[in-house]
Amino acid sequence: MKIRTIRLGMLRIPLKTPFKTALRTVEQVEDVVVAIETDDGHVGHGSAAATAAITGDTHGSIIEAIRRYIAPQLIDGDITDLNALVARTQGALQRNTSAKAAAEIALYDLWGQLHGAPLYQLLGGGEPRLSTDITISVDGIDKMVADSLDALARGFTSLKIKVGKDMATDIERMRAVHAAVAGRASLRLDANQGWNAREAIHAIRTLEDAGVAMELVEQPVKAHDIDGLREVSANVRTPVMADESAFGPREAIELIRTRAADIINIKLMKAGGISNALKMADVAAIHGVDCMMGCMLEGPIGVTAAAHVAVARSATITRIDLDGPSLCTFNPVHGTTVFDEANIMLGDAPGLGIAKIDGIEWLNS
Ligand SMILES: C[C@H](N)C(=O)N[C@H](CCC(=O)O)C(=O)O
Ligand SMILES: [Mg+2]
Repeated sequence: MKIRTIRLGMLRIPLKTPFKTALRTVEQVEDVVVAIETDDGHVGHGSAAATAAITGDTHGSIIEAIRRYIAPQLIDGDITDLNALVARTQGALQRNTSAKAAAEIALYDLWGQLHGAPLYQLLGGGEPRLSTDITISVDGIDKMVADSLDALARGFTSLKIKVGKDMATDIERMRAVHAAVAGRASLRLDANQGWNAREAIHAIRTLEDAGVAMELVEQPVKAHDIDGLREVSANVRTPVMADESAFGPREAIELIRTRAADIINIKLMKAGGISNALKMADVAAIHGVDCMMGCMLEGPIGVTAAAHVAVARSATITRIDLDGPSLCTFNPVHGTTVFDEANIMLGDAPGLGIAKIDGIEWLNS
């Protein structure tokens, strides 16, 4: 199974409601799609979200990185030697983790097709069902309460509440959501780097003292502020999870070694794809540290790949934030993966199980 052509396209999916974090507001998913075609007629699909505020990657940089640097390394490569293709992808250029992720996702899809098995089985197997939380965007307090109640009505039992805009209002946001939800869902707090360590400790302790139970607090301080993250972790009872501070295995090792975070959020777009995501989970497992499998605001292709990894490392990846498809107005990807609100079910088709994707705007090569 040799790689013959690599095509790029854009897949845009409007959201049900604007997605708002401390870092950005977005109204649609806009993924770069990569389709890797082989000499025997197989097609592997991958995708990348351009989350410039987090990874530094833009649509232009992702397209350029794949077209100019990664694709030339892969053409004529043989899928039977996945390790070599992954090494070439990772070595093609520095950083550009989203572009590398998209290419790797397509390569692993083809590898699954080569072996006639769903990817999660080739990665070690597991129960192919996951339950995801859903994001409640940072907004006015009444709107966040209404969105939380709507999420409960849709069957979600875990809410990821976005804060990090202004600490005093964030405390009120959490108090109001906690009161409205009244124990019917677990609450995860994601400040997306919006506080400093002092503010984070104050906000979290205030909420703890007020009886607002939080399953975890995600990335309270700036990505580079590892000392601040450690200070928060040491001074609150609620588990602290690193997201933007934890890109790949190197950062995961350092965060775990220095006890800067209790939990690691793994995302394919930060890690540079599946190979490093697996390493992050394995490093965490060695140290007995739990992980979340997360996603950017991205569509069903990348999220399907993340779900396969999460299933195959479910002993360590104990929390799932793969709500991208649930935030979208429709799913243009036809295949065996079912996204049904909180429930994600992987089918038994080879690779990622993608049969057809509607609405890709193919780019000229
Ligand atoms: C979509 C997912 N639930 C999420 O909240 N991811 C964010 C970053 C997403 C983005 O800005 O595209 C996170 O965990 O920080
Ligand atoms: Mg986060």
